Amino acid sequence: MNKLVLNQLAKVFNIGNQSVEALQDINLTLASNELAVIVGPSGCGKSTLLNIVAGLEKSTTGSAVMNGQEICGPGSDRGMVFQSYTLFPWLSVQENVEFGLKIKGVPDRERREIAHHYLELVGLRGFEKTLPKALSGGMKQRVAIARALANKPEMLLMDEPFGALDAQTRLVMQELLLSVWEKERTTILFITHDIDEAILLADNLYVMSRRPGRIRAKIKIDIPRPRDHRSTLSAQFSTIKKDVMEMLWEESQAAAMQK
Ligand SMILES: Nc1ncnc2c1ncn2[C@@H]1O[C@H](COP(=O)(O)OP(=O)(O)OP(=O)(O)O)[C@@H](O)[C@H]1O
Repeated sequence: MNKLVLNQLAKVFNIGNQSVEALQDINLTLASNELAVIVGPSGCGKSTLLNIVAGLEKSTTGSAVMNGQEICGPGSDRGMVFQSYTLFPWLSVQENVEFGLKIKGVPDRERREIAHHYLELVGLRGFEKTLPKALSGGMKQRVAIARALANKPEMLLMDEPFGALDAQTRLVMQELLLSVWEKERTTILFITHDIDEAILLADNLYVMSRRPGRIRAKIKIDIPRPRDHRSTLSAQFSTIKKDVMEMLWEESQAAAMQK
């Protein structure tokens, strides 16, 4: 069953008498439980695309349909995780995870149980009372993932969530996300600049062109699951990586000429 269908989506930003064509002819279908990853050169419209799915931006033409319904604003059926740490600094880890549930009116005890479940899932049991300032970047993103999942979203939208982390922590977080996704099977739309990360995670990998961003290629990644860091060492992985690198190199070169 299709969870998300983007049909002939285009976006033009108008600023004064200037217009920026950010997206053009975007067609993309995400099946239920799919983990789809988008890579593309800087400024090609990746965040714009994700924001349209989140309901934070409106497309200029075309449609974004989730579960058969046109997306016309933000909703708790979509959880977001961004690159920048978005935890409430004055709330403890547990309170951060419970935040959305409290707003929805979920009773205390049920909230606690849900928070415990997701903190366990992301390996943060024992840190319930800790404030965000005492956490490392990786731990903050674990909380952000637990908080997004606690609201039981039908789709998780992730915009460079590991972009601010060092290489080792990033790898740990990629494996964590894979194991969380294997258990929860939430549909995920994930944006990254990192080709290894994209191939390691994706069921389907979308390579975007330079701006106006179009889908240049859709690559089905059939590297066997469960995957972990060792999956990046296979010949199959290297072949896909070479193709994606070529495409991104071409697009980034052309994008640099545009500026
Ligand atoms: N609110 C806005 N108003 C005007 N222009 C915008 C707005 N948001 C994005 N743009 C422009 O749209 C284009 C696509 O931006 P976007 O942030 O979606 O790209 P991106 O692929 O996510 O970039 P990066 O990889 O560098 O984060 C850029 O030229 C950007 O300047």
